[in-house]
Amino acid sequence: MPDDLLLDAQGVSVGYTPERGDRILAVREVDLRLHQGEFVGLVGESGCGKSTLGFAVTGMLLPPAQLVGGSIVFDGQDIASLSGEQLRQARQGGFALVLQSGMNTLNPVRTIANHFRDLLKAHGSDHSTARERGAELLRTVHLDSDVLDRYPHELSGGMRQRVSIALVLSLEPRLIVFDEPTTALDVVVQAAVMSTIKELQRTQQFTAVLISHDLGTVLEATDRVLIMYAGQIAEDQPAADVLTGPHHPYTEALLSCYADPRADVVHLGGIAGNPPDLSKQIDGCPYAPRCPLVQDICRRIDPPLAPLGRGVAACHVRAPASKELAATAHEVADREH
Ligand SMILES: Nc1ncnc2c1ncn2[C@@H]1O[C@H](COP(=O)(O)OP(=O)(O)OP(=O)(O)O)[C@@H](O)[C@H]1O
Repeated sequence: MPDDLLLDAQGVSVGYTPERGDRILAVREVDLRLHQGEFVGLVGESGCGKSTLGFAVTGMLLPPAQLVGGSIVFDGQDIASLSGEQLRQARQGGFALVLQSGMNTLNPVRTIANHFRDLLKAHGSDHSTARERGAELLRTVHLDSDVLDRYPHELSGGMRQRVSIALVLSLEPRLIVFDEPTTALDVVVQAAVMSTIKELQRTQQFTAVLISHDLGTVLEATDRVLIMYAGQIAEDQPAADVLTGPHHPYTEALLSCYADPRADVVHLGGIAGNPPDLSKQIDGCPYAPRCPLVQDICRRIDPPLAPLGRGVAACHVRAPASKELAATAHEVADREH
């Protein structure tokens, strides 16, 4: 692994096998490489597999989810091969964690000080100084240390989310996946919590992934944005480029769903149709049935990610390399029949 490569996930596929019904292939052969200190956004419509991918690359998948393909190497260690206990140990002081909405994850009958103690104890860390450590971490998320003696219900939503972030930081992870960390908060509190997350990432230099439906928030906070569609990465570009020149038609459609509140006239787009059923086989580009640029080839062959702009995109129409590759594959298929 090159020095600054922290996570190297290749060909990751994750399935959910329900007791009844077909298996849902929620993540489909995704490659994800994260470098030290990078802040990456993961955006896409509800159900496209963002959270599942976040859980997979942090070794936190729980049944009925199952890693059905690919490899996940974190700092040189293959995490798919670790047992539950080994994963728990690896998580302390270096591994990765998913932080979801803290609103519901705190225990209502434990004080915040006890949350710090319980977490450090559960991960085999020295918990005798949990109170001091908790106070210090609360300060980094801009909370007063008197919060330690309060119960979750005595705190506002924004304060609870700040406590959750401080708890995650107590394990000193090198990768944090923030899964919709501000969704349940009002917009003013959302902005304040996001600003704290950005500040912490910048000052502490951990690697971060921000999962969100909200492309605007992601573009503002992150360095690189991955656009996910139907369990795959449709586009991967520097955040600065997504706004000025998206390449994938799906990214363009997502951008059209956001309005600039300062604009004189606001035209809000939408995306007609629905994403494909992930329990079925998908032939061709998964976005083809909704794509305004669709061509014959798109319905036949799933486009690979190909260089486009300063990143990559999976589009036969926009990425000439991908188009050539797909055309060649198509000719070969024709000759064989
Ligand atoms: N426990 C589960 N059992 C069966 N299917 C599941 C389960 N969890 C998720 N799925 C399915 O996996 C797919 C991906 O879900 P996932 O939650 O990863 O998407 P997401 O992009 O994070 O969505 P959202 O933004 O709504 O959280 C969806 O089709 C979902 O219905």
